[in-house]
Amino acid sequence: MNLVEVREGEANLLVPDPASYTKDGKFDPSWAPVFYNPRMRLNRDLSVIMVKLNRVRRALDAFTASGVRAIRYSLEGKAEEVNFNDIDPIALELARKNAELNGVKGRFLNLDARAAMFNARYDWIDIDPFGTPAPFLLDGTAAIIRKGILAVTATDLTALEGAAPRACLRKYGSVNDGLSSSKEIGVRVLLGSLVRAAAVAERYIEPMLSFYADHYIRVFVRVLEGASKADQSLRSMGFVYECPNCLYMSTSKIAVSNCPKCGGRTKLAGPLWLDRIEDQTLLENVQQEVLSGPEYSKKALEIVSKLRMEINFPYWRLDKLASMLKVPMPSRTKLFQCLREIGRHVTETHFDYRGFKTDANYDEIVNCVKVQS
Ligand SMILES: C[S@@+](CC[C@H](N)C(=O)[O-])C[C@H]1O[C@@H](n2cnc3c(N)ncnc32)[C@H](O)[C@@H]1O
Repeated sequence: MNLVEVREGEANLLVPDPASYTKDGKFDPSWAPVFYNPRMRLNRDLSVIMVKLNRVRRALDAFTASGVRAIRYSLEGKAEEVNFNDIDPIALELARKNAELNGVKGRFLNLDARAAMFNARYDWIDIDPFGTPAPFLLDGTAAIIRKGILAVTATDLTALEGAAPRACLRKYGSVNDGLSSSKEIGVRVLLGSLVRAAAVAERYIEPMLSFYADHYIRVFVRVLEGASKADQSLRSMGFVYECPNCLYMSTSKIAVSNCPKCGGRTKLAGPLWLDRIEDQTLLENVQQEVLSGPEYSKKALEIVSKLRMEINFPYWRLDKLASMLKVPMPSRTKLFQCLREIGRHVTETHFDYRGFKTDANYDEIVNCVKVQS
């Protein structure tokens, strides 16, 4: 394997040389013998911060590839013990080499992630596979110790956002007709799937930090025990529905198939998680950490700052509302001013630059879009 040295955070890493695995002038990290994608740095930066803030004792990097996460969890996150696992022995060999290069000691496992999860009692399990994490959620929620943290990446956005509704139903057990707020729906479908996976083992989850970036979703959840709390968490599941004619959108406990505004047939997504997707107190600490860290990615600060403002409701799409009303799209500033003048709370959302979140009702939103256009 042709390797080059790169630096990420405090880690020096040997990774496949992109120049050697380029096809027709293009490079995709999955074409190299071992996967390393520098664009996932933001994901890793926020994960390192979570490890540090939550004083992780025994971490499992269940899909380690180059070993970058476990190494950073040890060096920067100060995890007491790190475990590297990959089903591919070539990847594991490189992870071992990288750990040595950085003076990081750990255990090296060459197992299917599901077996690795039950191999010891971990308080942090990182699930960062190619594509969907769905096959690993049942074991992840069952294997982790009480109050442990599961960190899950999903890149199968066509399923989670509803562009591939059959895959969404198959993998996550949710119908998903592809709503305007599809990116947040994706996060809520994934969290909903974790809620149900945990409930099987009489466990429940508390979402800590959830975000959408580039081409993936990342969620961090604490897993706790208790059958009645698991039942209670299932009561936070429900649906989001949206009318394709008038764009009326709301949440409900049961599937609503006719629009309460215009009677049109709705688009649906659910069952999914309707409750909060962030822990605001934790977010404040994450923001402090991003600000104090010498070289965390700029995007991390941007996302965390937006998350701190966002309220708990799927976002509206300004461009779609203007096009449905057949009016020019008003500036965001004017729209926000209009909603604030009537006493409503309104914020940007990290999910989509065309989106906004508000506690205003549909009529108030439509009126402000019309008046300000
Ligand atoms: C997306 S890469 C992981 C990237 C890495 N976490 C990072 O941040 O750079 C997925 C890795 O999972 C490994 N893998 C795939 N299926 C697996 C399984 N069932 N159990 C364990 N490892 C698996 C692959 O060999 C690959 O190295």
